[in-house]
Amino acid sequence: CLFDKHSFHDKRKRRKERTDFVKCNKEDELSLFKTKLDLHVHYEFIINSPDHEAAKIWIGNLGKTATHALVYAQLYTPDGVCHGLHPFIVQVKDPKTLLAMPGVMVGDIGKKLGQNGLDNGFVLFCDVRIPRENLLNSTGDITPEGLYVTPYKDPNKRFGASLGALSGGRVGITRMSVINLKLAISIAIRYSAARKQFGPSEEEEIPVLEYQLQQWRLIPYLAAIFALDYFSKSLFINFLEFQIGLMMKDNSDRQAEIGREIHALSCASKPLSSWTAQQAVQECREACGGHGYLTMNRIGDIRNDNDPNCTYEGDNNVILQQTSNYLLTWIMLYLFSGKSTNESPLGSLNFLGDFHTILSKVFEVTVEDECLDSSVPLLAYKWLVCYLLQESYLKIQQEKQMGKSDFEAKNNSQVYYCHTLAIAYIELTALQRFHDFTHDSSVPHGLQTVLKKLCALYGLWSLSKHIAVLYQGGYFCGKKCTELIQSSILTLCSQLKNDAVSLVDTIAPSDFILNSPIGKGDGEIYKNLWSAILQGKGALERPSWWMTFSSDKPLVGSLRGKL
Ligand SMILES: CCCCCCCCCCCCCCCC(=O)SCCNC(=O)CCNC(=O)[C@H](O)C(C)(C)COP(=O)(O)OP(=O)(O)OC[C@H]1O[C@@H](n2cnc3c(N)ncnc32)[C@H](O)[C@@H]1OP(=O)(O)O
Ligand SMILES: Cc1cc2nc3c(=O)[nH]c(=O)nc-3n(C[C@H](O)[C@H](O)[C@H](O)COP(=O)(O)OP(=O)(O)OC[C@H]3O[C@@H](n4cnc5c(N)ncnc54)[C@H](O)[C@@H]3O)c2cc1C
Repeated sequence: CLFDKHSFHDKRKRRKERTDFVKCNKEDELSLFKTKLDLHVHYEFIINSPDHEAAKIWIGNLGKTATHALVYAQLYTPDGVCHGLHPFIVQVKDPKTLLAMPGVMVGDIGKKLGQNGLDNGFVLFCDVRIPRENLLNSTGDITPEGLYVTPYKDPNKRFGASLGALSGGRVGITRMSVINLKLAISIAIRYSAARKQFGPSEEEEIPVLEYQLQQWRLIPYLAAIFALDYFSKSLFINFLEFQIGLMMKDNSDRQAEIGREIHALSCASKPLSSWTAQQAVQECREACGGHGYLTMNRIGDIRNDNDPNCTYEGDNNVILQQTSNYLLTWIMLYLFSGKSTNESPLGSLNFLGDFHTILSKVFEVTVEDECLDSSVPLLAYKWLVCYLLQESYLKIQQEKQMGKSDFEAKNNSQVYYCHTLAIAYIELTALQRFHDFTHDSSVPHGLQTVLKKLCALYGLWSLSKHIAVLYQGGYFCGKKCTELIQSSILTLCSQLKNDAVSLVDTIAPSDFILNSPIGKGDGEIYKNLWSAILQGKGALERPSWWMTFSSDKPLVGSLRGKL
């Protein structure tokens, strides 16, 4: 599918010259897709890209395989009015020959850091005609008489609905990243349980997973797998509910609200999940020592394949701003305008009804035993989100009072404010859902103990990255608070250590799919590695250049210039 990002630019230009995207795109990829779709008297659209800077690149499958593209482009009617971004189906290649259609210049952009099983392409159009019916018309249409019609009164709402398709991708990527997390952690924990290094005595060596440091580096990511796996599945179900509403043509306010909440959640769940996987994969690479760097053990591939999850379907840092915008709208609508708070359809904002009460709370835990339950980080997260929401709002107001435009005020309030707010909100939502699940009586008792520990560890470990803000806002006071969080994390890591391999066995794919000698389920790391090394192509052969290297070596000085 192909997105016309220039349409975002045009929209931004129309809306008070917000030009950050224009700058970025001009500097980087050939992404200014200045395509225009004019309505012709024969009820066709004509599609054009004025110059090479207008080429749209990166489109998945387009380079070699795809014959049709979904093009998001500006829709112009014959009266010269631009109706904004709309999706059109455009044939780009002949399905029988795979040659480009007349007027279409299409090709492959070349090798990438990963995901090379997919041919990302570029495309330019020159007077390409497409029938009127190729406009996907759920948010706006052209009548046979050439008039533009849309069920949306507010063009912004139509734009938002048109972008709604991106939420599905972001929900999908949230799950794809969890899968990468599972792959990497399965390899690293199985390896760490089998790899022995050093020991308490000369005679005895112990598995590296016995070391507190190795546990602290890996087991929180194991906990993150269970939390994010549950959360991403629940988000997918929310998304399905939303899609069913769309298919049933549900025009209710609730349906629109679900769309907005899913947009806010998915714009932060993709960053949370892809960044967690990115950091975990690197930690796993190092946790496997030198063998983690051997291509056959797969961690490098997982790292490269996960990496674009942070970028496509919207760069993580950019789309997090959509989430904080959503939260800031809430604070303006319901808190400072004095309207009574309402509940959000998916429940992620419900706690904000107690905004003021939550903000008046402080950390009250005094002993470690109390701290080993996920309700402790959950309470702290609620406070954290309320605090960051209040501070982000005040920061933006302060910027405006200093004479900054809306555009500048928002940009200058990202670091330490809106950006952290969006991350804290999604961590809270993921934790809340996993907490509710692990504390539900329907979960078998035998599983509940270990699941509750995983949930508490995920919550405390995630929260530990926000300790500075907890002190800054007065939720924490004195060194005891941090000591309790830290010692609880270590206790939970140590308690979960003996279950780690069994937990991995429940989430790892088959050995054939994992395809990593040091990550195989039998734990025979050296046997498997040895066998894979010996089967390596040419492992025991001498090199083709052996003669030059050993016997036909040039004599010292023989290569000196003769002149
Ligand atoms: C589960 C299914 C399985 C599928 C399984 C898939 C697997 C997954 C495979 C992955 C494979 C990857 C393949 C890579 C494929 C590409 O990468 S495709 C290219 C994707 N491109 C992007 O994501 C571009 C990212 N950029 C953007 O989305 C826009 O620039 C931004 C970030 C929304 C900002 O635009 P802007 O002009 O500043 O718009 P803004 O004023 O913020 O928004 C306008 C209004 O629309 C609303 N809005 C914007 N987006 C939305 C939305 N999505 N929903 C609702 N409302 C929205 C805003 O909230 C705002 O509303 P109001 O506040 O005005 O009420
Ligand atoms: C493997 C892969 C597959 C892809 N497939 C497709 C596809 O099928 N279809 C398609 O249309 N596109 C596709 N893309 C493109 C992808 O959607 C874009 O790369 C992505 O949306 C980011 O946009 P950009 O590259 O223009 O980055 P830019 O927007 O140029 O970002 C560059 C940097 O600037 C920062 N930045 C930008 N704006 C702001 C801001 N307002 N505030 C703060 N910082 C900012 C970003 O954080 C980022 O670090 C693909 C990309 C990849 C890597």
